[in-house]
Amino acid sequence: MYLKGPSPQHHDGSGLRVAIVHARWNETIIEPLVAGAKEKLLAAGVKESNIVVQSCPGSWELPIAVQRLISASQIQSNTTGAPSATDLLAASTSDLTSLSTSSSSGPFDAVIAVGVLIKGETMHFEYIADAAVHGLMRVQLDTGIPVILGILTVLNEEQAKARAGVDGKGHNHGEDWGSAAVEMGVKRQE
Ligand SMILES: O=Nc1c(NC[C@H](O)[C@H](O)[C@H](O)CO)[nH]c(=O)[nH]c1=O
Repeated sequence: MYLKGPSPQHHDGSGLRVAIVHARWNETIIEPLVAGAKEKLLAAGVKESNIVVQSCPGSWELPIAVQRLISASQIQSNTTGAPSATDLLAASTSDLTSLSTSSSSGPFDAVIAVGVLIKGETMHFEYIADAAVHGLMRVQLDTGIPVILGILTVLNEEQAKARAGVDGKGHNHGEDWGSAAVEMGVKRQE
């Protein structure tokens, strides 16, 4: 039996469209987390063109960035090649450099929200963590689109590195989030 992480399941992600929305605080940790999630999406058969990555300033902005992306993606667009309505709207909430223009468009089957909150000297950490987590839960229940919780809430940089698999230590939790997105995306289509 498995301790901690979910027992693995195999799901075919070839028909899925998935977004990864990441905060830009603590990017040395964010980067491997996003890479780990994307790696698992691709390994499950999700097409590169069906993976949209965008960013927002911090974890506090994740709920609104995810909600706006989901809303925009539900506006069907037939554009191919050029940025879809989803991408153009998303660009207004993120820097263009982080935008990957997917050739496909249409609703997302799952969204992974990635952020790294590291406890500082004040209560700021607690308030952001609480608001972001509850906000993301509300977005997924309001929209019916699975939002995978990819926010690390850690007490120090060492804990963050261990959960991003940095320096060859620990396990990259981004991989678990990618697998969860595939499973929940497939189940959403059933
Ligand atoms: O404070 N620390 C952090 C943080 N603060 C910024 C906040 O999310 C928001 O972007 C600003 O308050 C502006 O609204 N955002 C993080 O993702 N991780 C942190 O560790």
